[in-house]
Amino acid sequence: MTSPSVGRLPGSLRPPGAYDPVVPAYQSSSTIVPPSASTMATDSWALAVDEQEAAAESLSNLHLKEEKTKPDANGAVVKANTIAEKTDEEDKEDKAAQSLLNKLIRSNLVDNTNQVEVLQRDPNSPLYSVKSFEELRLKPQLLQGVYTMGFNRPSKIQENALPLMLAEPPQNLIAQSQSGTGKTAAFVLAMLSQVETANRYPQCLCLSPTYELALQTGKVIEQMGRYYPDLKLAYAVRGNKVERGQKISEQIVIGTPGTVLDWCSKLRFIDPKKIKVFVLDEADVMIATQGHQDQSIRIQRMLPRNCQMLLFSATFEESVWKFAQKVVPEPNIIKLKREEETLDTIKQYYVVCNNKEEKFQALSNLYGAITIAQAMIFCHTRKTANWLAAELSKEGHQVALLSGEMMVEQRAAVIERFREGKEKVLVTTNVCARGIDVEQVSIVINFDLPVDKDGNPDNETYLHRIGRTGRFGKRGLAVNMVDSKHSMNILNRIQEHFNKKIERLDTDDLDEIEKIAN
Ligand SMILES: Nc1ncnc2c1ncn2[C@@H]1O[C@H](COP(=O)(O)OP(=O)(O)OP(=O)(O)O)[C@@H](O)[C@H]1O
Repeated sequence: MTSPSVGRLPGSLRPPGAYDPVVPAYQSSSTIVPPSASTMATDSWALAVDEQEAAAESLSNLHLKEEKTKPDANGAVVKANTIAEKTDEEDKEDKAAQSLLNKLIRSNLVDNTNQVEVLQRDPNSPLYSVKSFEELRLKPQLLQGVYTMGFNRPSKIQENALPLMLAEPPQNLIAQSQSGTGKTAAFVLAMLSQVETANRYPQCLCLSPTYELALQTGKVIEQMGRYYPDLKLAYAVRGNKVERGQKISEQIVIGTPGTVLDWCSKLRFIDPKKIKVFVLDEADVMIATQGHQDQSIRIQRMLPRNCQMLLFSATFEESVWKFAQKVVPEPNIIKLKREEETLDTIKQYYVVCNNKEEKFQALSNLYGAITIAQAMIFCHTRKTANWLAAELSKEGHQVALLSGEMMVEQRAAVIERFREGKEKVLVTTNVCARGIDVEQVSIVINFDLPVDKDGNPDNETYLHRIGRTGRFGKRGLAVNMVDSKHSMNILNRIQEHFNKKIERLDTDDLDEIEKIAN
């Protein structure tokens, strides 16, 4: 057996702020800021929370477009529009942050019972799918790497994607399936199956939308490639300096489009003609960032015709599809539909209150009457979330708070602690909790109903917060707090949208509350 070598990156090509491989990423990212130091929102999620909060304030005061001063990330006072439209740029960065958060908190494959759709470029060639990694005849050191990662059999998407990707000659592929279904592992396996470690030049090139996401993929390459002697990985990300005139000897390069483009063209650190596998990961996040699309296409144009092109995306709207077709010629296409969330197994209630104090009282009554193993509570603004978390703590609850001022890595750590049961209540704002799943939660409380930035019901968020994939048949409980005519109207519209009755609950009546738990 050979000793692991990829964990040791050569000094100049370590990512900026590179870490010792044994330290978990969320403790080591160079962007991490201790909670006490991070009083100002510096990431896009935090900004989004600020905006949501600002929008809520201005909606309730009807002071639309009011100008207000607030300090910027450096403490300087700048003018800001309180209901500033979320810029496209921030929206996009949100996607990258959400994707990173998902990766950091995920420990397992996401189950999916849907059928995989495969569109082969050559419809006459037989359709292969594999049920085991042995069938793929991988190099022994790669198979060993796969097993060491604890993978016993290919995931649903891997069953179909791997035979295509490892075919002779290797095929091009566009693949779409939700986050967590095994796409990264699949393309890492494809890269590693083609890499020749004796050749000291880049042979595989992987584009990621951000530096942090590139690091996550790099970790998978390190783990799966641990039994390759002399395999080296370089990070083409901003801030990673290579001396001019040098060539890169690492066999795999992973990076963001701008830097990769520089390395391939202007700086000539990489000879693109020698690339055998080109991967474009997170295409949906990628195209959301200005410039990435063009840069990716320019990189792709420099690659040889016989280079294998692979593109992956969690979603597949028209814009992603158009981009995919530009980057991947003659593709095979694989799609796996998302498992549908349903409200069928959820009991939904609403409670009528006058203000946040009454809502808190209603919550306390709920806690007094029924046993709540773990609860998630959603608030519209950071201010309410902070207040509520403090009130709950005063009552002796162990509370976790996901707040907009936290960096993604800190959020991941909070979610992890909650998952482990160290805290029993998670209080969060809409923006912070977007896209997260905590399966063991027995009750979801909408302390504020989910609304979009125009104040309309956000049905999708409602479904995602309380919906469960029906097949587990898990029963859940959702309680919505209504505190005005406006929020009653929102509730009614949500009810109509899903065509599911939301029952009124009187939280002053303990007997009535007890009944809902049965
Ligand atoms: N065949 C497998 N068997 C068991 N676990 C797997 C398998 N393939 C991947 N995993 C694990 O499942 C999780 C999700 O896999 P992966 O990161 O490859 O998914 P993904 O679709 O790329 O997600 P994302 O789009 O968020 O990157 C990871 O923890 C990974 O180690």
